[in-house]
Amino acid sequence: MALLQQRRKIPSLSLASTAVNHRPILSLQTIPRPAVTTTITSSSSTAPISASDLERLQVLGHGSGGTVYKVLHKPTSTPYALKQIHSPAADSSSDNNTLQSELDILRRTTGSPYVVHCHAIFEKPSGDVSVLMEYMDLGSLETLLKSQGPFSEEKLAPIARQVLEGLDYLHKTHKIVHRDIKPGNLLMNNKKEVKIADFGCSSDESCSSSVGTCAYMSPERFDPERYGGSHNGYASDIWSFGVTIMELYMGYFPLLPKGQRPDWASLMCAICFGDVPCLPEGASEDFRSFLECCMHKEASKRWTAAQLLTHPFVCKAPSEECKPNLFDKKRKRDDDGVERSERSQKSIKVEVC
Ligand SMILES: Nc1ncnc2c1ncn2[C@@H]1O[C@H](COP(=O)(O)OP(=O)(O)OP(=O)(O)O)[C@@H](O)[C@H]1O
Repeated sequence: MALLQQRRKIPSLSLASTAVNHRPILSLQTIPRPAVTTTITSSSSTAPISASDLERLQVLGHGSGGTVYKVLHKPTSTPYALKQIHSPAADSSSDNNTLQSELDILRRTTGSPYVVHCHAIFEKPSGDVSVLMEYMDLGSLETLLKSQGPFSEEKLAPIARQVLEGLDYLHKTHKIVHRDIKPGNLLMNNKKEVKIADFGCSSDESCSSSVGTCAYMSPERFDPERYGGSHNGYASDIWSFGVTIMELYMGYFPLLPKGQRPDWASLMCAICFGDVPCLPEGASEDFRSFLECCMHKEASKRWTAAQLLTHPFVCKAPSEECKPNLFDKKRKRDDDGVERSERSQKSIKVEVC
């Protein structure tokens, strides 16, 4: 097993709630010395924002890449989130490349309402980098799960739809694999908008990498030979998305018994050798079918974000615009000649309780 052999390279084993800080420490020594401010333009941001106009209000959270503050743009009284990325002295060109790749992705992905908008990037001569983002006032879905308890299907359907819209945008428009989809990286605001954040593990599709939070990694990222050969990272994002949605519904990480502390071995066994977990009684058939389409162990059998957007579970989400529901229409045949919708319905009986 390729990933078994690389066990020590896996940066983070834990669940969102106990995430371990294993992302590579970023070295910014090769960043150009002059102060640079990149203002990311969009229809919503007109005037450039100066770092000196920002007042720090409070810490929103700490991640492995840095600390996020709530800040106030004094001239407009607009709150923003400012992520300050650590810049330790130790030099590493690969870590610097990781940071530059994250910044590049932030600059490119401003065209979707389902990805947290980056307004500006401030790069100081010292090497410190700050990223000014839109402020998502309800915080992450991880925080909301802790404070409000599990989400109902009715609440999850529009959440799932928005995350899929974001993934579809990243995958199709930019060929970007997020690699760290989990409740802590999905942010919500008081308009019930949900957006994908944190591109610290992301890369283009062709880059093979074992970064990300281990608990949400797909079987083929642990064991490519057994679960899909040279897998594409898009399908891995879909697996992580499925685990995330299931966790938000069940209230705990669904691949381990409730309360079990995750360690690398138990996670690896559960993800690679365990059955795909069952939803409890009371879950609708649409929801079961939806999660089953996300959580095929075999990467090639997982639906894409675009296909999942046509699934009745998200299409029936109230007051949401929906793409044409292709679920009942004749679908493209897969390699094995079984239509996805047929196979999905069949395997509900076999694989899902
Ligand atoms: N745009 C934002 N608006 C509001 N809160 C935010 C925003 N961005 C991040 N946060 C908060 O700050 C916390 C830290 O975010 P950050 O992206 O640095 O790390 P993380 O995703 O939680 O962890 P890791 O980087 O280890 O995956 C988040 O969990 C979230 O609660």
